[in-house]
Amino acid sequence: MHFISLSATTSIDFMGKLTQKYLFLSLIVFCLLYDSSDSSCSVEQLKDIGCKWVILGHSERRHVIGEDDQFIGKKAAFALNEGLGVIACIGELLEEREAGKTFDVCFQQLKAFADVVPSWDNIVIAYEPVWAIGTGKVATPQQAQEVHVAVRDWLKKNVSEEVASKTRIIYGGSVNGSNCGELAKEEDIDGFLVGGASLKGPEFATIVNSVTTKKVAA
Ligand SMILES: O=C(CO)COP(=O)(O)O
Repeated sequence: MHFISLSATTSIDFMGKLTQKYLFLSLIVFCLLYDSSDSSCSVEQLKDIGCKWVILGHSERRHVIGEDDQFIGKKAAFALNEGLGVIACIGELLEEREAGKTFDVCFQQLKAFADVVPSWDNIVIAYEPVWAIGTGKVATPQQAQEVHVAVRDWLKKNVSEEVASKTRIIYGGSVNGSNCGELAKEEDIDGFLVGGASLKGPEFATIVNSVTTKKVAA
């Protein structure tokens, strides 16, 4: 049985690297809740309700449910082969950051996807430092940008230059209406994966506009 877990998260991302002029904004709202519970449903059920994207490797699946890199990679390959897009989450725990292991952890999680996915066309990478998710403690723009650049560089060296430039890398973890503007200014932050703030209409609109404004200004 293959299960893809759903999240209540909302994702905003856009293409900027490929066509600087063309603005693409997508809003993905997943209908089922209980991200950290074991409520899962099959790919067939997801497609049946019109779902186009799944979030895989979210920290709650990794650290609460106990899914490992290889299992998450297999789910990603399965979802892609079934025609779903994948938001591939990576990110370090606080103790891993403090031990200077942020890049190692992210690259290892990334490799588990890269080893098995048939193509990168329908993958968005979400960098979500675990210590920033739902804590109100957002990564600084510099901290996030540093990891996003490293991820792009990893893709360049280990997958291809084309995939590195085309793949959208979005940031998640306590993004809100006040911090989105500075984060969105960073060159390699292509959008956001938003949890709590997506439930607040006007604030969510501010986050959407922060990415839109960035590219319009560019
Ligand atoms: O987990 C998240 C998105 O998947 C982020 O949640 P918050 O925006 O509430 O920190």
